[in-house]
Amino acid sequence: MIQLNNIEKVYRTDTIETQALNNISLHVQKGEFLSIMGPSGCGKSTLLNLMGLLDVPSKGDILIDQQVTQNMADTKMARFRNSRIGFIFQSYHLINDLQVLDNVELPLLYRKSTAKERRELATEALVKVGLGNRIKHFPTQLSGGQRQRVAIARAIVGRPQIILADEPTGNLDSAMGDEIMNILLDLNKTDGTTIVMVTHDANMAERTHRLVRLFDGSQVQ
Ligand SMILES: Nc1ncnc2c1ncn2[C@@H]1O[C@H](COP(=O)(O)OP(=O)(O)OP(=O)(O)O)[C@@H](O)[C@H]1O
Repeated sequence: MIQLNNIEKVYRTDTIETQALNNISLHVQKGEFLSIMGPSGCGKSTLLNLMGLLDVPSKGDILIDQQVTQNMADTKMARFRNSRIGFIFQSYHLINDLQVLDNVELPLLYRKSTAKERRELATEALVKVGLGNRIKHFPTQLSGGQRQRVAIARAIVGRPQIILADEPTGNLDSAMGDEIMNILLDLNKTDGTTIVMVTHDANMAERTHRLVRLFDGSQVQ
């Protein structure tokens, strides 16, 4: 589903070069739930951003669903990303001025769907994460765990085959973190969604199929 071949990522500024990833080769199978762990600055978010086509590698190939991605034009890449990949971030990245339902509808605005279809799909996604009774709330009126559930609804509303989650439980207490983890496990098991999750929490990683450890930009396990 996601194939990385000999990936390197170097960030360059005027004065400094940072080798963020060094010769990473990794194959995430369809339906797999993979976690990525490692100390701060080891390249976890960089790796996730590359898998999500939010950034490009300095060297190496990335194939998603067997399609080579590096030479795709920007608009094709954006469409490809929007149709296949959902993102979840540690700090939710919701728009506070929009009601919950409107936040969840956002990814559908780039697709050919009617307002009614968008509303139905967003409501369905919110019901799935247990927030069918909060659709008219604003994000600031919700708890952290509820906000993350809205973010999950937004990630799944377009029915992506892949979910990339960057420390999705990092801002939550353990009970709320468990709730979020249960939703992700259920999506993986019931819908077969392929999930890659960055986490600092060994207990969360233990509940996934496989763990990849990074250290200083290299894979150590
Ligand atoms: N846009 C950027 N420009 C320059 N250097 C960057 C950039 N983004 C990340 N880096 C550097 O690349 C390395 C890897 O960063 P990355 O954010 O991938 O680490 P991480 O493992 O996700 O860290 P954390 O657990 O603290 O979030 C770090 O040394 C970081 O300083």
